[in-house]
Amino acid sequence: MVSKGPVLRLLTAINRRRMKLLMGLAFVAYVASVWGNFVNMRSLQENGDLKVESKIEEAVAPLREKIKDLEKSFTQKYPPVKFLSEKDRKRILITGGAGFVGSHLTDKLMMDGHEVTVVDNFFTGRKRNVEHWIGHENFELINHDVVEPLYIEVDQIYHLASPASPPNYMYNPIKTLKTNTIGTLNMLGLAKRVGARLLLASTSEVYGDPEVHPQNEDYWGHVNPIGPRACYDEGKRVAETMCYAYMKQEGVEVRVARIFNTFGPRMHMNDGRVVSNFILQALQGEPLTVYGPGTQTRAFQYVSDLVNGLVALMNSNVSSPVNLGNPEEHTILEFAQLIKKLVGSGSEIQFLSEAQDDPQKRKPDIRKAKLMLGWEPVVPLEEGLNKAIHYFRKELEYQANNQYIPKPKPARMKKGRTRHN
Ligand SMILES: O=c1ccn([C@@H]2O[C@H](COP(=O)(O)OP(=O)(O)O[C@H]3OC[C@@H](O)[C@H](O)[C@H]3O)[C@@H](O)[C@H]2O)c(=O)[nH]1
Repeated sequence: MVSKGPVLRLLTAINRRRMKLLMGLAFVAYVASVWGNFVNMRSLQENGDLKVESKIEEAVAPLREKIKDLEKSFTQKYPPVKFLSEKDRKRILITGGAGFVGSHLTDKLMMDGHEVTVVDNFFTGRKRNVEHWIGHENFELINHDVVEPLYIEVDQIYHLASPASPPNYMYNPIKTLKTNTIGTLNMLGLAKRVGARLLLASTSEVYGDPEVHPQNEDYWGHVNPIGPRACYDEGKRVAETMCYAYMKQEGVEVRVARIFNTFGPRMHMNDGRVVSNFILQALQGEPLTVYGPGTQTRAFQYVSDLVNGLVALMNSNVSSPVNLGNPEEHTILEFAQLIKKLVGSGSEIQFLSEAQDDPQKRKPDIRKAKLMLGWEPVVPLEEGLNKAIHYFRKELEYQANNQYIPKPKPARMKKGRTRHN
């Protein structure tokens, strides 16, 4: 047996220590490389994760918005409505309640806390105008033509049903006459049966092409009974006559509002009245069509002013006719220029032939409404026009998305057979 000498033992001890050191270093290098790879992979993974996450976020964001909208539509389904006690809450019928003025009146009466029944045949009215109330416990929408009788229990009737724009009421003059005569008789009959108060939406057109300026309620008017506007003018005149016959003979409580030119959101794109025509033409860069030389005058009120006036009149004790309008008078040419300016449009102004029997001057005398109702318009013309311009801009976008852009309708009488009779 060979025994290890002291030198050999020393060398072995040194080698062992070196080995240990080497192994220690190798271990540290291994740990460092594993850590390095780990860190590297993590940052690669994080980068990838971030990309994937941002892609997912991109896809999900619109869905999230949709869910929010849906949640909102469930939680805030209806505009806020006041609570009215049984004693103060009225059952109110609005004929033509899905139309331009009718739908704004519906909004006001609903928000005031009343029970509102809208009756409309959707000739010029649209479900869209009142869809935000559908399903509300205080609201009812009935597809019905006032030319047929109606049997419901109500306390007040706002009788607005009738086409109001010249191209619309001239489209089917017989239907316009039936609506304003038979329709009004039916509503007065209903008012008599259930003891309701009826407000007739009459018009400044009862003054015809006036020879008195401005027009006050005592003026009897200057109407051509056989002209193209007669179906509306005379229809409304006889509707007023019917109201006072029912008042005198049957004791029905009546209110008569003579409504002057009114404009605002929810006018139909195809309405054909001057405000919607000019705004749509200006927005689309088309010529603004002025009928005649544009020297005829009108005074325009914003729809919210009219609605306040209608409600004030209904709840007053004034049974004689009351003018509701804004007395700020302009020529139609001035009006075209103002709309062009407000829209910022480069449209030309085009002069077309004059419309037959077009009233040359119109401006309401509203002293009676001020005195008896404490009412007067408060919305300045430009402010109202800007709201209407905003509305029509949105409507054009909406129609463009639906691939349909109606052209403003000219005020010409339609010949031949029509759909509504
Ligand atoms: O594109 C158009 C449209 C109309 N006009 C003119 O602008 C004036 C106003 O015409 P509108 O069609 O808006 O309304 P009108 O004043 O003739 O009738 C209105 O009167 C009061 C309401 O009861 C009714 O809403 C409606 O009958 C008229 O002189 C008409 O000839 C144009 O110059 N260009």
